[in-house]
Amino acid sequence: MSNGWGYADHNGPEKWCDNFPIANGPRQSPIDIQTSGASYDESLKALKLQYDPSTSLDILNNGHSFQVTFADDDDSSTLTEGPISGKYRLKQFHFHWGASDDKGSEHTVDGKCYPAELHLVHWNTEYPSFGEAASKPDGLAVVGVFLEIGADNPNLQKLLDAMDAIKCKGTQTSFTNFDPTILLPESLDYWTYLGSLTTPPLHESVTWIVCKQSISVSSDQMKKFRSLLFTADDEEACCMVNNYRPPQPLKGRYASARPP
Ligand SMILES: NS(=O)(=O)c1ccc(C(=O)NCCc2c[nH]cn2)cc1
Ligand SMILES: [Zn+2]
Repeated sequence: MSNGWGYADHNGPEKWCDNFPIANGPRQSPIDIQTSGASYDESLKALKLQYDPSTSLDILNNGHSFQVTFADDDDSSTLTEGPISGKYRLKQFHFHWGASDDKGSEHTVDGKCYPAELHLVHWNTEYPSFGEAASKPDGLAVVGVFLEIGADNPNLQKLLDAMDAIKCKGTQTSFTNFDPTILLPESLDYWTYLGSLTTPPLHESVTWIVCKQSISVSSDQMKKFRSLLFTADDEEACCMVNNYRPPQPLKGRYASARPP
């Protein structure tokens, strides 16, 4: 059943518009963040991320990435302040990465790619559920964090150790007591712009919050990401790599940032 979307030539980003015409919409993500074009916005506040590790539930290979899912039936893990108004609840986080260290991020900064990018996905509690919020213009807020090749990052180790249990599409395992705060960079300075989901259904419902500072990952740790499979255990194995959408047309948009 390869008629679903993916990242191969026959079902990848260049083909998504066939089933999801919004792919050519006015506020698609990711984008290339042109730092010289970014504007300072006095009204932007510092990000406030408050996560409760007891809300982490499990880790899943969904055939596109791996994601850690959180209990979102109360306000235990939230994003407030920053560029958003109101309160958004953490639903899940996941990553995008390349087949080699020279690519893999979705957003780029002045044309620079990173080997991977973390996305922490939050939904606006103005709406009754994630599913409801996912298609509203102010429904979601995703915090993006770039991973840069450097020293081994011990804060990734629990994720890497769980990967052996979720090698194939559709596998999942318990992943409790994990605090995603340890994945955040020291500085929460950010760029923000209005965009979309970077995978189908590509809803234009995301306030993007991209951290200026990256976190480290070693080349060896990246090899572990690449040991995951896009495919189920009864299919011909295909390594989970290059699960990123390239930057999309700005169509008059620009990122903004808090004044220094
Ligand atoms: N890469 S990303 O932009 O952070 C991103 C984040 C979340 C999703 C997602 O949740 N897709 C399912 C959408 C849906 C609609 N109704 C119920 N689920 C996709 C991409
Ligand atoms: Zn993502």
